[in-house]
Amino acid sequence: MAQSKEERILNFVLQNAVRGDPQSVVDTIDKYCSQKEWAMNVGDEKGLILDKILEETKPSVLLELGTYCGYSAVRTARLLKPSARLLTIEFNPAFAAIARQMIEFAGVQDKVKILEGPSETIIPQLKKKHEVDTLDFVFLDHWKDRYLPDTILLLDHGLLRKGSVILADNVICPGAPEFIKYIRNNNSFECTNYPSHVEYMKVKDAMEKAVFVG
Ligand SMILES: O=C(NCCCCc1cc2ccncc2s1)c1cc(-c2ccc(F)cc2)cc(O)c1O
Ligand SMILES: [Mg+2]
Repeated sequence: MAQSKEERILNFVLQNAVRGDPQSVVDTIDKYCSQKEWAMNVGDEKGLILDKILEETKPSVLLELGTYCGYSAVRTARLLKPSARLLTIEFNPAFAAIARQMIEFAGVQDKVKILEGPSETIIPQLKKKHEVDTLDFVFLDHWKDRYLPDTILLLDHGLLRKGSVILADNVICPGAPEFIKYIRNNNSFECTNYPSHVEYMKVKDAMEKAVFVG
């Protein structure tokens, strides 16, 4: 069976990165995806924005929507304190299988749990099935037209608290206009825009940070 792009990315990591070294996994994926095959990882430029916001927030309970190959899960987990936990939701089983192997190779499997399925099904289960009280940090990187409905789901299920940080990728390209319109006009959120570029490209993109102020 012909290999998928995601399998090629994983194999390149298994052959070129250092097992147990999350930074080397991140750098190796960036090297492959900037030189060989583009892929929708948050990437090195927007990754530095993610790093800075994580270091400022110091979250203990995190949710990521859109695992893909596990790049941002590994990038995030490498900065977390030992007791912190990242739940990451992926609906594509093939991507989830790649991400699982990527996360284990990087040695961050104790901090990361992949939840397979659509976000709209899993978010309502977080409290009872996944022992979440509230979320300190949410990274939105899945279907761009799900950013708004899933933010509203998080609110409706009492998963945000004063100070919860939502960070959204791709608010320019591919874009999440309904999410941006809502979140910037909602006084319960304090928003900051971080101009950047689409991963591995010169095309303009941005991340949006929205802090829930209750
Ligand atoms: O679509 C993107 N990302 C979402 C993939 C959707 C996967 C999902 C995960 C999940 C989990 C739970 N429930 C439902 C879902 S749906 C994406 C696309 C581009 C891009 C940029 C320029 C281009 F020319 C072409 C693509 C760049 C990016 O950084 C992206 O993140
Ligand atoms: Mg993205």
